[in-house]
Amino acid sequence: MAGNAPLIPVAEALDRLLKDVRPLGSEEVPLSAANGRILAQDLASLRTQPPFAASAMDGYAVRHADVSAVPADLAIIGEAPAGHGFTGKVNRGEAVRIFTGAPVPDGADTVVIQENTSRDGGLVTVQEPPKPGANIRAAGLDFAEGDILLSAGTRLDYRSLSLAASMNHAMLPVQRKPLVAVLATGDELVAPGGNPGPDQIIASNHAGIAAMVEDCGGAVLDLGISPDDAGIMAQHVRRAIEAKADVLITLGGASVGDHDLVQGVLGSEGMELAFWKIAMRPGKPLMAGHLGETKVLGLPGNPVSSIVCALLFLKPLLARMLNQPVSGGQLAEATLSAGLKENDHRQDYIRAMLTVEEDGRLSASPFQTQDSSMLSLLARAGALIIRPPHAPTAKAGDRVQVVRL
Ligand SMILES: Nc1nc2c(c(=O)[nH]1)N[C@H]1C(S)=C(S)[C@@H](COP(=O)(O)OP(=O)(O)OC[C@H]3O[C@@H](n4cnc5c(N)ncnc54)[C@H](O)[C@@H]3O)O[C@H]1N2
Ligand code: MOO
Repeated sequence: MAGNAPLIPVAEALDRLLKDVRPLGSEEVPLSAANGRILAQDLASLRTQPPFAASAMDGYAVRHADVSAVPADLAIIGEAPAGHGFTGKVNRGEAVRIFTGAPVPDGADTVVIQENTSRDGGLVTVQEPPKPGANIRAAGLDFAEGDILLSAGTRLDYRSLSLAASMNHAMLPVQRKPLVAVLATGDELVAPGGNPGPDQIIASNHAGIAAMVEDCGGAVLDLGISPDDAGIMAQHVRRAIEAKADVLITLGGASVGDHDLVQGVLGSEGMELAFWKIAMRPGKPLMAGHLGETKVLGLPGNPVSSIVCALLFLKPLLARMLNQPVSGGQLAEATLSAGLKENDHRQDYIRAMLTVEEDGRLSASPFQTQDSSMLSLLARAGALIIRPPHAPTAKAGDRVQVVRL
């Protein structure tokens, strides 16, 4: 692709990236490993809950007819703790001592809480008249066997996992995690915690991109940092392919400089280029392609550019692979608190503070400096203001679209 080819609009690039991406397959995992995973099939209950009419309180299982007029004396004929139902039948003038969660014995239709009774040996006196059927949970109150209670696509969390457990599923079908290989490139980079030489900096992009991959439901294969050496870089790329990575992310070296080797290396490894250079700021040098089954996203090296590109392209890619909707869920409207100059041909993503006004509306205050190396501003920003290509001058009070962070 020629260096001076027209830049591709953001929406078109996203369409081209996603057009042939299908959800990955599924796998079975134990409940204990399913938190945060995406359910791959509708889940039907294997049992009815509660499976029997159960007492909701500690007290006495009685026949309502015996206690509609109080005080009423009843003979205690047995006990029903949770897990051990009373096997006999409650007849006229009788009661069974019962505890929360125990099956209600045959013949009884009401549970009187113990606070409303007094006891003398084998005799209980009911002091307050209960409502018919009081304190009994009917069989199937929660759900019945065969009910579909969780649908495919649900992101499993503490609530859905409790429910799945109650439905008696020990293993759950979940979408396979996309494996995302992440490779930083550049002689100037040293891993966090290292000792950079005088011309070196700390590699920061890895940390953020890996966190985003995990937040999206992917797994990270950390390929570390490659120097600007085509041979070594190629070895790293082969590791990703051998590991059958679903996605290979390269960081840096995506632009046009003499040491920007990434595209050349990927090309000689067999990558088919889908597109390169997007009409956006930051993030212009974004590159996409595929190496066999592995999707390749070449993110620009500037830290903010790489994160903005990952938000706009990597997140939707992983969502599609996980059978999740590729939605603009993070999009919102906000009122500008300061003017913005007219825009050129690149769609801008402007870091801004986001505040909620008294009327509940959002207000976006753009930072004066927007250099794409400045992570401190990205960390403080609550949103990115989207400025479409050729947007006219905007003034304070205008409504704009933002990506919430
Ligand atoms: N003549 C041109 N020069 C540049 C252009 C252009 O169109 N023509 N585009 C600029 C834009 S926009 C960007 S963005 C950068 C992207 O360049 P690369 O993707 O080739 O990235 P590098 O040159 O390798 O690095 C840029 C910058 O980012 C730092 N970096 C790289 N990797 C990391 C990392 N993992 N963690 C932290 N920082 C990283 C690197 O040290 C550089 O400072 O190109 C412009 N140039
Ligand atoms: O992506 Mo480049 O930083 O537009 O700064």
